[in-house]
Amino acid sequence: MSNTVLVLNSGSSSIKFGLFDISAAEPALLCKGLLDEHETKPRLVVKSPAGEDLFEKRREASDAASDHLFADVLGFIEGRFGDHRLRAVGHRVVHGGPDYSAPVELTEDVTAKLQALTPLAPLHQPRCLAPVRTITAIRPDLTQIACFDTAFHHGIAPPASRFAIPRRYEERGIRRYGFHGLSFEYVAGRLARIAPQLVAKRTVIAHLGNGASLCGLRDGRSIDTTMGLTPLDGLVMGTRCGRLDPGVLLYLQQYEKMSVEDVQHLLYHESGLLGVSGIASDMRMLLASREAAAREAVELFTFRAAQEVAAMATTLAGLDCLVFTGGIGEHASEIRSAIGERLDWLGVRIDAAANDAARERINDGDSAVDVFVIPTNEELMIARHCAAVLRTAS
Ligand SMILES: Nc1ncnc2c1ncn2[C@@H]1O[C@H](COP(=O)(O)OP(=O)(O)O)[C@@H](O)[C@H]1O
Ligand SMILES: CC(=O)OP(=O)(O)O
Ligand SMILES: [Mg+2]
Repeated sequence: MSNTVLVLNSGSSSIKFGLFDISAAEPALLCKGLLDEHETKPRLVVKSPAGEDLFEKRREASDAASDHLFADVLGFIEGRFGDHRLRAVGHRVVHGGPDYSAPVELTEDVTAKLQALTPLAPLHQPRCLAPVRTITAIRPDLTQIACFDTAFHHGIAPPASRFAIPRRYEERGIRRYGFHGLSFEYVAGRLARIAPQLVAKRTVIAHLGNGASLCGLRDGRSIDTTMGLTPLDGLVMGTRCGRLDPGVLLYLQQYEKMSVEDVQHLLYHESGLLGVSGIASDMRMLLASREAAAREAVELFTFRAAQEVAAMATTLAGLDCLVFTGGIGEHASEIRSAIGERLDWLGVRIDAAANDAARERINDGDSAVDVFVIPTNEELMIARHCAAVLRTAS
């Protein structure tokens, strides 16, 4: 009987999952799926590794719709893969705070500590932890493991980790944590296989999805990143503002008389591509739109992404390698080329045909910088971490 791990990846715009056989050294995907809460009837879709439909279920919209869908996932797995032993559920948890720099088993106590970090990731932390409680209620015997978006960045040191506010706040944990760490860790591992000669070089990985951030790497380790204490900092995102003059927050509270909750909602849910375009947070829709405001939102996205790559090149003292990943980074060739053009002065030259075909390597022969498109796989990274935790425990 082979062992499996169910992985849940709760992002800001989607909940993805995968079931992995962890019997061999490298986890093997058995099925994958999506919990889509945005439709009028929340929907569970399960597919084979090759993308064939295996199962679909719709639920009436209600507060507990997601809970029922998680129960449906477990039910499907037990029916279809009943001859395998489900050893654990691995969760992507966005914030690990100062205490967690490695995957950890989710006891009642650990879950409560992670719940307390909600103000530092209000869009994500509750979405990451809700399935933990649902699964505990259905299967209290099942081991659950948290894998953190912050963990890969734990080694980031001052000055990159430091904010220019009084030191006493740093002592209380107010510093740059960084996110998308599971994605960066996976992509850095892939890059090391594709181009091992680049591992020691100055690399920036651009994770451009609904949330977006950059990671500067040296020797495969994160030394700087654009997100900070919270996943609001850095790049322009689907509905998040990214780097913003902190005076704007004071102005909104003092003169527009907005409450803390109003400001939080504005910055997490109403800003970014959605706020600037007034049309959509979804890059596909903006690229398809003829409206000037859509073009302007896309221009701000690429302008700011290029600015932040240049800032990251200062941390790294140069740039040898640039990698695009995430929904936008993997699929939007026009976004990659617009960012590349703005970085021409840093030696970035993207080959149009390779870029349009989304080949693995997309730089041209004259480029001083190696440029890649590497699809991320946060679910596989979580499965690897869970397999390692279970091996150590047994
Ligand atoms: N073919 C495409 N062209 C442009 N953008 C795309 C394409 N496919 C996906 N995207 C964009 O990727 C973003 C979602 O990225 P993803 O990494 O899946 O998000 P999440 O943060 O929820 O994991 C959306 O803005 C979506 O429009
Ligand atoms: C941390 C973060 O922004 O995640 P996502 O891109 O999944 O929203
Ligand atoms: Mg994501």
